Amino acid sequence: MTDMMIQTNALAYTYPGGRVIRFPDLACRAGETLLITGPSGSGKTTLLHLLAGLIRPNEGSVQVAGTPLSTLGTRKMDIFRGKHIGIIFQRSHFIDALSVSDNLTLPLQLTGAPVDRTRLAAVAGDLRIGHLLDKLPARLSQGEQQRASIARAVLQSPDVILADEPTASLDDHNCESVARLLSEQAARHNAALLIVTHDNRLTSLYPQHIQLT
Ligand SMILES: Nc1ncnc2c1ncn2[C@@H]1O[C@H](COP(=O)(O)OP(=O)(O)OP(=O)(O)O)[C@@H](O)[C@H]1O
Repeated sequence: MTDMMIQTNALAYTYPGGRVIRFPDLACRAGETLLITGPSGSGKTTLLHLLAGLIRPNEGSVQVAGTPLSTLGTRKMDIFRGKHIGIIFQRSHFIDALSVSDNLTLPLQLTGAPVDRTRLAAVAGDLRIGHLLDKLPARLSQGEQQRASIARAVLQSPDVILADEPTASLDDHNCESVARLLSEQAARHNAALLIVTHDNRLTSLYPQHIQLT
């Protein structure tokens, strides 16, 4: 039994008509945070999508909680992602017409997993959005939306939390608070936390760091 939650081996990806993007190997254990930085266009978002199994590599492999993602077909990948991987996208992608609560539980409902209302309330309380669950997402401040994105990502107690530029649009105070909330949530769920960022404020907070070129 290993506590290695995610690792990659010789990953490469090519967009149609594009150059081959090669990624350094990475590994992250339960309870650890790994920062992935690199200049614009270096492939940070692409790497995050590979780690989440949203796109498939042309070469190399990704293993999450002991499972090589290449062994999962599309439907199984969706179910696996719902159970094991929490994603905080750069933009929240909330559905405007649904309440915050329905937005948070939508990923569970799509994969047929039961919704645990007690857990939803606990996670929302943790992230200080408990009083906002019945509101529409557009009524939330940016900081509140960011916390709601984190709540959505951790609702299933994932093994791996992937965050794409979670602090880019936040002021210093909110940046630190979101970083703290992410770390707290990762620790609480004993998850590996991977943050893709070009936010220099984060590099001083997290010692483990991989740079794309
Ligand atoms: N859908 C796509 N089709 C073709 N090329 C793409 C596509 N998405 C990204 N690319 C190219 O792949 C490379 C990596 O893009 P990616 O978005 O992963 O970089 P990034 O490091 O996240 O950049 P940024 O910091 O600007 O968000 C870039 O050269 C980009 O132009």
